[in-house]
Amino acid sequence: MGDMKKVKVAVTGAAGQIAYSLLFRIASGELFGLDTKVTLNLIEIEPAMKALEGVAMELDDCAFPLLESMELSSDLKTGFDGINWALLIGSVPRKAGMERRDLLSVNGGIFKPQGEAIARYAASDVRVFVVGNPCNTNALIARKNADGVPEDRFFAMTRLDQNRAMTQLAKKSGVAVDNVSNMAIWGNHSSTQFPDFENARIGGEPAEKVIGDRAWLEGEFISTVQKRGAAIIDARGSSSAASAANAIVDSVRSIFTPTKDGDWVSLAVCSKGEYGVPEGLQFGFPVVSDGNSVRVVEGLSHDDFARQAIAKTTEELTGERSEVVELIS
Ligand SMILES: NC(=O)C1=CN([C@@H]2O[C@H](COP(=O)(O)OP(=O)(O)OC[C@H]3O[C@@H](n4cnc5c(N)ncnc54)[C@H](O)[C@@H]3O)[C@@H](O)[C@H]2O)C=CC1
Ligand SMILES: O=C([O-])CC(=O)C(=O)O
Repeated sequence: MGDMKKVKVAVTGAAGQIAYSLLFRIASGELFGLDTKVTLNLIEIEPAMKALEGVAMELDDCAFPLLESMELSSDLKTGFDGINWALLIGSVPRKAGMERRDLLSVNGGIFKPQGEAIARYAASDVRVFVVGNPCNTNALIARKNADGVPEDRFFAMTRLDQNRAMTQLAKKSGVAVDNVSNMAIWGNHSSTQFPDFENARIGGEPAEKVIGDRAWLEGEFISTVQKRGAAIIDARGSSSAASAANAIVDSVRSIFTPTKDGDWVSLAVCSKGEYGVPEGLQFGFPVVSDGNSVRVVEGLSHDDFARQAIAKTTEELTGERSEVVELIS
């Protein structure tokens, strides 16, 4: 066991429902691999510390060989001390009838102090993955307040949308989901996102050709993916948790694992102006990883329909950014 690696991971919202599905998968080795010992820094707000102790007791009771230690805290200095990854989940989820953007004023204030604390206390290789909604703009707030941490270390989650879209295409075409590839989610993790069926592939062929029903792709497909979070809230009475945790595992692995040749994954990253998206927006793009860093896939084509859809989600993110100017300047 001499050459075991080590990783120190902070998780905020650690007593919440997503974390309850996620932490056990991290501690078992599923996220970082069976050659990596994990330290978990579990961060919660004071009123949830007792519940968090219960979660930690359950983690103890799993006797996970790879879980080296846990630190429970409501203090950001302790929570982010020396961490290599920050998984920022903690925030308030939306209720029926709300858009994710309605959470901006409630949740925006959480991410400024967290960005500052990450810059001060985290390890120099820290990467920050934001899940708490509205996740794109929360990631922007954290990034803008994390002086000295390179902007390409910040990510927001559009992977759940990618996974949802892949399953819809697989079901419609009657194939197993692993035949679907090249599924890009453009823009915001919101009801304006554009699940890009034009560049998606099924069994290596253009999805549009395989499905042969452009009206379904433009209509029901897109709206099912855009509104899936709301449909889950409606059915379950609370927002997606296990599927969100699963998408966190997929996303984080996709950042440090080289992407399969010819494919890409969806992540919201800091725009450098690719595809005309304003620089600095935290924008959902198709990306590839070399195992160390990710870059946006360039050169994909879009017809007028796609261009309009991308313009709409860009406009929404630009609007969200202007709502939080006081937190990012
Ligand atoms: N990006 C995505 O695809 C998805 C994002 N989400 C978002 O993830 C967030 C968490 O969802 P759930 O776990 O279901 O909510 P939850 O309410 O079950 O848990 C959130 C936890 O965060 C804690 N918290 C609140 N403020 C905090 C702070 N400042 N520091 C640390 N912890 C804090 C709360 O005490 C609570 O335990 C929500 O904003 C939800 O909308 C959910 C699903 C998918
Ligand atoms: O819809 C919500 O509020 C939770 C979420 O982000 C999702 O399920 O995609």
